[in-house]
Amino acid sequence: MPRLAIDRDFLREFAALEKPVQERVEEVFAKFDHATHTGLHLEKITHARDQRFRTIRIDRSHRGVVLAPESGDIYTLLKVLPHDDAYAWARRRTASVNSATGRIEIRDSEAIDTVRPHLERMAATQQRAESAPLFAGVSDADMRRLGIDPQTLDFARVLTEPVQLETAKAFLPPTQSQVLYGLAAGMTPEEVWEELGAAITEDEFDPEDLDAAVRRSPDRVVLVDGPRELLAVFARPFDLWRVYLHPMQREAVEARHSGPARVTGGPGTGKTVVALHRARALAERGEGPVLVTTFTSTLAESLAAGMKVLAGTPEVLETVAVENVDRLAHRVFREVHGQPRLLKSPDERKLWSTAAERTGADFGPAFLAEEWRQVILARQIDSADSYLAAKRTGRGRRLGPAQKARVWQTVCEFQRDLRERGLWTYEQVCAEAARILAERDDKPYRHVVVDEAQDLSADKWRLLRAAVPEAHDDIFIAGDTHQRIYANRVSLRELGVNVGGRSRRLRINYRTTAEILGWSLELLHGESVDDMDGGLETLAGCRSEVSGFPPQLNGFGNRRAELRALADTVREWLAAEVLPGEIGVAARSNRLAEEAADALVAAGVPARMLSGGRAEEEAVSVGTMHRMKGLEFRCLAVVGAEADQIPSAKAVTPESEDAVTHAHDLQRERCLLFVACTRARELLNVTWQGERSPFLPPTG
Ligand SMILES: Nc1ncnc2c1ncn2[C@@H]1O[C@H](COP(=O)(O)OP(=O)(O)OP(=O)(O)O)[C@@H](O)[C@H]1O
Repeated sequence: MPRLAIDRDFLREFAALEKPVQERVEEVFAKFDHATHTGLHLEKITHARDQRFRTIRIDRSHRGVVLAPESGDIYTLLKVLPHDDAYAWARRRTASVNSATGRIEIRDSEAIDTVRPHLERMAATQQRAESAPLFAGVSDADMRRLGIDPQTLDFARVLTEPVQLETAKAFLPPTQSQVLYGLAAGMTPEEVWEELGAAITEDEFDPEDLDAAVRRSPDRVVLVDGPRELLAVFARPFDLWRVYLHPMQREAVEARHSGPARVTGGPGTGKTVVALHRARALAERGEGPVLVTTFTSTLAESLAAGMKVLAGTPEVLETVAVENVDRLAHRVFREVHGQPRLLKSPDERKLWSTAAERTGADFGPAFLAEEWRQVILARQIDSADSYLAAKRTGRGRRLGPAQKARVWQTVCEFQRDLRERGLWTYEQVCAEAARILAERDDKPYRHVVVDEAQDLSADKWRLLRAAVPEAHDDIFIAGDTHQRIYANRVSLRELGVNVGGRSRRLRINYRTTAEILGWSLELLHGESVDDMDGGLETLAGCRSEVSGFPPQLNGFGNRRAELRALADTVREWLAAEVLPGEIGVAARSNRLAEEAADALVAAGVPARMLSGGRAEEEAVSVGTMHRMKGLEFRCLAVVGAEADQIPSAKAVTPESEDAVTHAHDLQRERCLLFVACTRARELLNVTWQGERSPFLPPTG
């Protein structure tokens, strides 16, 4: 029985086809299985470089290009183009099997052969000027081991500059092009091999067997099982993440682990995508309910929307619950104690101040609140003695025994005040919920999948730990500590979440352009960031293979001028047919975000605050940098990137008070800017009034 496979690149182009052509494509290929049986006409192409390419009639003016194997029964739809273009496209190309991965590759052989002599001449001239070939340091044997075949090798040998590789990406076989990229970016052959790792199979494969190669290529080709699945794929042609996963991503999705596991990686590397696929895969195993959770409610909503798109069957959707950790905590708490009365932030400051007055403690409310959260609650300290003995890792200001005793007294006063008034903080609700679940033998979930894990506090981890039994594949974590934007630093191991040896790092950014990513990475240059597991995290090798425009940086004399320019920029984007919902505006403070939203509305641009609920298609989303976490926009403007907003003085402990916390706070502010800037997919615009933030790299 013939089967149809759809090439990833085609799906992206499908979205751009005119509606009637799209409909014809659906009709033609919906009949594909029985039509091929009864002689669906696949026409051979004269003068083709590769005889395995065929065309198929779509309508009077369009033809589809299909790769038809000599043996086997999988037909891969590669292109739909106007008649002559379809033939021209197919004649130039060849299909092959990558010798390292066994996966299918398509290349524009004619372009490679045409361009190569030009580059060769250029290289000869440059060699006279004594500049080395780009891959002078990589042996032929290493190239071959990495799957570079003779045609690509000949081509690579005449390259002298990385930019030539950029141009060649359009015609080289994609995996080989990625390998060359990695090598040109300074990765060693071993590092590139490691990156290919997940794609390398132990099996012997036949370089002529395209059918098997297609089956081995889930990152590039999706096999559809009939008209229903075909229509489902065509219905969401932009959501490539639903059907094609990078081998590293797929490995993370499918792996079986004896305990907790995690996936890390820089911004936009598909951690959320992996988390969602993983949740589906776990649900399909049928071992019990799956909880997908994260820090903010905004992100939980976007995860829920993603899950709906991905789920496939109602059973999966029913098995997977999506809610942010605070909501889970409140739900569990409510079931036992009813609705908690929550302490509001301004009241908390007052309570700390009065408690400190009563005990004569010479500490500010901010310090006391942090000491309570980061040390006492985080370590579940419940007596003066254990507080005296406790390590205060991450808290810079040293406290002598007398000072500690005073802090402890103040904390007891504060907690008594809370009890007397029947008030709870979020942390206490969470801790109580964790206690309730820890005592239950019947856990509400079998698996928990956590996204944006870097920001969860110790009490939230305890709650999640208590929500699932300790078993294989109990907890799956996705996160990037370079994107930590709250003060929670935890050691997973100490919290009973041991991921030792079960961690994978993703490196390819699918969201943003190389220009925006490269510039954003500079924001964190030289920062050393922990990995929540006793080591250091790295963003080495994080890269994007899409190029575009560099970020635009502009300073203004005052806010009015800056916001006027913002409105102009957003209008330009809209005029270029970017939809309002594809545009984001980020600011450090809520106040500035509101000002920006007002300025846009006043200029006739539909805009709404992200804090007001879910993003909408017909309005530009404006929000604080904190709200931007986990989201993405085609075009993003960061406003107020000036010295007195970023870092925000309010969020940074004075160095004189506590040097370590000061350094942590500064790093968090940097990370916040990094998170905001890496939300941009195509265009990033950063503006400020007066003096620019010291964190901004020099050029745009
Ligand atoms: N295999 C893939 N194919 C196509 N697109 C992908 C793939 N994986 C991820 N993407 C796309 O890349 C973008 C970033 O993915 P995702 O949000 O999962 O990354 P992330 O690592 O969680 O990002 P961040 O940490 O910055 O929030 C999304 O638009 C997603 O659809």
